[in-house]
Amino acid sequence: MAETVTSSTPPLLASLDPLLREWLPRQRWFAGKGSPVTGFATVAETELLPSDSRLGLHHLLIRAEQPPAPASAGDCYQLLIGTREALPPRLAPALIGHLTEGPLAGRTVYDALYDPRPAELLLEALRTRARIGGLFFERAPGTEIRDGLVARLLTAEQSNSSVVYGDTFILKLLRRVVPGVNPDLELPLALAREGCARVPAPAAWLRAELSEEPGASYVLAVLQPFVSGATDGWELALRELAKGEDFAADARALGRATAEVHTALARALPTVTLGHVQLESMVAGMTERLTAAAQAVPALRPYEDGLRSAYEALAGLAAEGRTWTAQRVHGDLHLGQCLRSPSGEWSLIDFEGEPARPLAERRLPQPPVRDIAGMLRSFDYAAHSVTPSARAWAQLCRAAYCSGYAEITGTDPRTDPVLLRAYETDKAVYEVVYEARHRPDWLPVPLSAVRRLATSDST
Ligand SMILES: Nc1ncnc2c1ncn2[C@@H]1O[C@H](COP(=O)(O)OP(=O)(O)O)[C@@H](O)[C@H]1O
Ligand SMILES: O=P(O)(O)O[C@H]1O[C@H](CO)[C@@H](O[C@H]2O[C@H](CO)[C@@H](O)[C@H](O)[C@H]2O)[C@H](O)[C@H]1O
Repeated sequence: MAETVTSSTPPLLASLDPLLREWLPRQRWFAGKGSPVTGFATVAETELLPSDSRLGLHHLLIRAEQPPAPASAGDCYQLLIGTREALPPRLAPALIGHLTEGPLAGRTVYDALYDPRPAELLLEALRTRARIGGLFFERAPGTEIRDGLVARLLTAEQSNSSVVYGDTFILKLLRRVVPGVNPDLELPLALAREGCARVPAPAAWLRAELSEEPGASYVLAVLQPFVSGATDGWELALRELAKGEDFAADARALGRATAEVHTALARALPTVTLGHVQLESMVAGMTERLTAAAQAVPALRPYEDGLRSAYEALAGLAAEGRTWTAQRVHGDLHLGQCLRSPSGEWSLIDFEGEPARPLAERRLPQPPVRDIAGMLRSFDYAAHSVTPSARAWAQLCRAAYCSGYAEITGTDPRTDPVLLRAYETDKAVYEVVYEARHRPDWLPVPLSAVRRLATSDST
């Protein structure tokens, strides 16, 4: 691939339209579940390998039309589309369909991230700092990327898609993209500048600048060092639960790791004091989310008043003059976002925040307890997914995690129970909606927490 080339814009999307309408809603990372896709609008179409070659490759940014929203207001998705005469059997899971019309009639279309060759082209473009049309492949100063690394797609359930190269790098290709500064790149870069080793430092990234949207920049993918041989906290916790063993030592280490990341973020980026006015708007946000969630998930309705009392208690403290410090946080911290290396070191990943929330909201400074609440909810999830009676296990983790956090920051989150309950409630409400939408079988897990939180027994 040349360093700088001008893209042609072949009208691939027109012939793909009927195939994508059927394929896109079936993808785990598709955010618009529950409403049909009736069409698409092209945001950008970039040819990476010519369509008439053995392997054609197109990068697409498309908006999905989901009535009543028109395509122009739809979510924007990133696709890497391959075309071939026929798919080899190993690529069968990547099949999108067969083109029957247009200049490419007869060719097979597939999700090219499954295919090592196109995935390796992306790495090569990052390595050589290529620019192709509006796509900018950028590499961090001083970072070396060896050529010839072999690509494999991760098949785990994800909100995005990730490709591992050798055992050296992992590229996360964001699926639903929005213009603006993406915290999944912004925060790890800021942490790397602070010398915080708890987060793999971005090695390279892909950005798009579109002539149709002057000034707007989309972060499309981020390359990081791969923590080889790592196990995520969720898997480890389930393993310990299955063996009937506690997870306290790891939970304590995780508390320390979280505190180190928070401390570095507070040094790297602005912090603010939240007083009465800011708290009021924060509590209003929590209340609105609760109202919307109860509207969407009827099982939440009996607990609505009880949950609202958690927010009212927080507003009450603010009215008495209490203030809190807010800073940039992870925003969606749970056990699955924590990786333990074979040497026992914890890393935190995935700083995107809750994907469904608007970008501007995800980048607001927040009390660090927001992340702590996320992890506490995660211990509860792990315990509940093995047996609803494993609460003692979750409580041990909870205590150990908070103590570990206090060892680094000097402040134990449990000393601010009203704030903690409000954030745990907000998280549990988010989880109720998330599970209702994505994994209805899991709904009882956050609902059991909702029952406790509604009666102020947050432990
Ligand atoms: N630096 C890394 N080293 C090793 N594995 C990683 C790394 N980053 C991510 N992973 C693996 O990829 C998975 C998905 O990454 P994540 O950033 O959480 O993506 P998503 O936003 O799609 O959920 C993680 O659960 C983890 O297993
Ligand atoms: O990792 P993502 O950014 O995709 O986060 C989303 O999916 C998570 C599930 O995969 C979801 O997390 C919830 O389930 C976890 C167990 O699978 C549990 O550990 C978490 O505590 C619970 O919130 C997350 O909320 C969602 O944003």
